[in-house]
Formats: sequence, structure tokens, C-alpha cells
Amino acid sequence: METLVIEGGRPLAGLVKVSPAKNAVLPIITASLLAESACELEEVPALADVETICAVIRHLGAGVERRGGGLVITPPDRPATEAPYEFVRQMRASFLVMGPLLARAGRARISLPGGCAIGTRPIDLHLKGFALLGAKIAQTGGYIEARASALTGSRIYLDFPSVGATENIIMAAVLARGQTVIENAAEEPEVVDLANYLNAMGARIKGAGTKLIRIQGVEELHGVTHSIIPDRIEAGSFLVAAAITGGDVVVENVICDHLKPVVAKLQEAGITVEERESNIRVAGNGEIRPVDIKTMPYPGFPTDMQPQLMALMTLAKGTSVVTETVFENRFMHVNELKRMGARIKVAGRTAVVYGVRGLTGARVRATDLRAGAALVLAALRAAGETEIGDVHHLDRGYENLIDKLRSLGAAVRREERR
Ligand SMILES: CC(=O)N[C@H]1[C@@H](OP(=O)(O)OP(=O)(O)OC[C@H]2O[C@@H](n3ccc(=O)[nH]c3=O)[C@H](O)[C@@H]2O)O[C@H](CO)[C@@H](O)[C@@H]1O
Ligand SMILES: C=C(OP(=O)(O)O)C(=O)O
Repeated sequence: METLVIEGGRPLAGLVKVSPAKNAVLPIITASLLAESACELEEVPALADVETICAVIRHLGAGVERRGGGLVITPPDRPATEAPYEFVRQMRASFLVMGPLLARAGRARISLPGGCAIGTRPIDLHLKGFALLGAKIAQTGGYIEARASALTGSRIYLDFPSVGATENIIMAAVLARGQTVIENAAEEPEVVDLANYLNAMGARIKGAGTKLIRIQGVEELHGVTHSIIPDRIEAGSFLVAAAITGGDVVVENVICDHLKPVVAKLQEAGITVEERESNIRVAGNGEIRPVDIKTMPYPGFPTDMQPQLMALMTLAKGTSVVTETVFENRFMHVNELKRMGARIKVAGRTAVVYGVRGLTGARVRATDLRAGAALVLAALRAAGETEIGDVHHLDRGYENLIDKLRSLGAAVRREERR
């Protein structure tokens, strides 16, 4: 088993550059299937999830080529229409090919994504949207099959502002006949980046970034060159790394607006945060005040930063309450943090974190991507050595994590251990 071994207790210092956003690049890669000609993405992070989505669209007939740090995607004239279990099992976001395939090929057969460590994660809202656009949906043998001879614009109200459903419906609707209106749409910056990409390709999407998105269908889309927004969750994770170690770090390549809820919580916790045009400096002074956190859809506090903030709160001077409203089971990191000396009690969707004076290194296991990030953060501050198992989860979403942490002075290495 591959593990990360971290010798804690070193304040991080220096400058770290954030990579392009995983959650923006994945739908953008699938949206490239909608174009009639090649698309170029200027900088694409080397992440396991990016490899997976590229394998999916290659399987569908697209050409995908690395060019420098970017990707050139040549969409197929007639895409294959099936995304098998092997891909969707590896990564749920593979389901984001369904919208483009319905739009381009009029049919799609995609393996039903299962639940995962953070929740059951149904796809009912995606399917409701496709059905309202005129698709016939059936489920057989663990696959969702959707067919539509022609999609027609419709009014779609989402019961919850699901990021994936908003993106998948946008991608299905851009080539539909007439107008689609998505109400209670997700407002996440990654939805906006996808809409900007599609609009540059010739789509007519208005209102992305608000709760009401209007899409006027067009005949066809053409290839473009696009640059992906910075990863706000990677950025937030480094901000917490500086805070938890009492370090002084400049996090470069950020859009400050996207980080408002995270920065606000760090400031409330007594951490010095200086926001500049494209970077944020964080200086921890060793003392962390307790803060309460409630995860919400954007612009609320992001669920993808909840485990990392909880790691910080384990060392606060007092008690914090963390409420997870987006996913029903996103507390798998709690027991692992407890192995390092944290005091946390969970009741339903609420965790009460009683700050302790210090954490100690231990053998722990990453159960998912952000749970893994929380353990890395705790380990950076803990006394002694922490060994984090199942690091493949971190490879999904943190590009060059070890090099970036080392450049800030962390003692971290990757090892094969039993
Ligand atoms: C690749 C990607 O971008 N992943 C992000 C995306 O995931 P993802 O797009 O899967 O997250 P959603 O916004 O769809 O999910 C939010 C909530 O809605 C529920 N739901 C969703 C769809 C549906 O059809 N029915 C339903 O009930 C989910 O179970 C969950 O409880 O947004 C999440 C919420 O910000 C982030 O944590 C993920 O990092
Ligand atoms: C939950 C996450 O990703 P995914 O939706 O791909 O599981 C994440 O990035 O934290």
C-alpha cells in the first residue's frame, strides 16, 4: 500500500502556486465532445481524475493529446455512446458524459454511479432534467439508458442546486431546440467556467453563477482555446496548511472572490489573511480560535473544505460545531483525526470539535479525497510521524502535492508500506 509519511511540527513558509480546478476541468473535458472541431485547454492538471475522464472520452472516440501542460481534444464525428462500469466505478464524474452524448448522438448508455464514502449521491436530478428535455430514460443491468431523437428546451426546477445536474443539463441543452431554463441552479464557479467555455464555442447561456440559467439552443458548436479557473479547494487547503502550522505562506494563482467563505472563517479563527489581486498570504500566529461551520452550496462554505477546516478546529482554543448539510456521510475523517488525539463527537450531521493542545503522529487512512487532505493538514502540525494510507485518493485532486509541500518546508515522503 502506498502511504504518505509526514514528520510534523514544521511551520510552512514560502510561495505555492495553485493548479487549475479539478472540478472545472472534468466537465469542460466532457463538454469538448459537443464541438465540431478540436478544442485546446491551456493548462490541465496532472491528476488521476483527469486521466480517468480522458480515458472515458477516448473510449467514446475522441482524440486526446497532451500539448505542453495542456490538452488538445479532437471530438469524434460520431461518438460511441456507452460509458462502462470500469470508468464510472473509478470516478463518478464520468457520468458527466451523458449530457454531451444525448446532445450529440441522441443516446447514451452509462453505468449507474454507486454511492461513495461521503454519501449515496443519487443522480435523479440529472435524469429529471434529461426527461424534461424529452429523453426517454430506462435503467437495465446497472446502466442508465437515455434516448432522444431531438431534445427540446424546457423549464427545469432542481430540488437541490446540484453542481453535476446543473452541468449535465446545460451540456444537454446547448444543442436542444428552443430555450431551456434551469431554476435553483448551482452557482459554483466551476459551473460558470463551463458556461464560459461553451459560450466561447458558440453556445448561448445566460445567468451562469446565479440561480436562474437560460440556455438558447444553437445548431452547432466549434472548437476553442480555453484556460481553466484556479482550484479554490486546493488553494483553501494550502491556506489551512499555513494556518495550522503557524506558518507564513503566499498562495499564488487564486480568485479571491471564490475563496470568500474560507477566508472569512480563517479570519474568524484569528488567522492573519491578506488578500491581494491574484494571491493570498496567510500567517498563523500559533493561536486558533474556535469557529462554527455549516456547509452550503456556493456561495456558502464549501463541503469540499469541511474536513480541512475541521482539522484546523481540532487545535482551536475552545469548542467548534461543524454541520454538514450537503452530503449525509461526510465525517469519515473524524475517527482518523481521533487516532491523532483529536476530540470530536458526531451526532447525525453535526460534529462537535473540542480543541486539544496538540496532535500526535499515528497510522491513519485516507477514506476519500478531502478526508485525506484533512489528515495531511493534521499531520503537518502533529508531533512525530504520521503515516497516511490509501493515498491514491489524494492523487485524484492534488497535483504535485509532495513537491508543493516540500517547497514550503514540510518533511513528507511517499513510501510503499505493508
Ligand atoms: C466533480 C465535481 O464537481 N464534484 C463536486 C460536485 O459533486 P456533485 O456534482 O456530485 O455534487 P452535487 O452538487 O450534485 O451534490 C450535492 C447534493 O445533492 C444530492 N444530489 C445530487 C444530484 C442528484 O441528482 N440528486 C441528489 O440528491 C447529492 O447526493 C448531494 O447530497 O459538487 C459537490 C458539492 O459542491 C462537491 O463536493 C464535489 O467535489
Ligand atoms: C467530492 C469530491 O469530488 P467528486 O465529486 O469527484 O467525488 C471532491 O472533489 O471533494
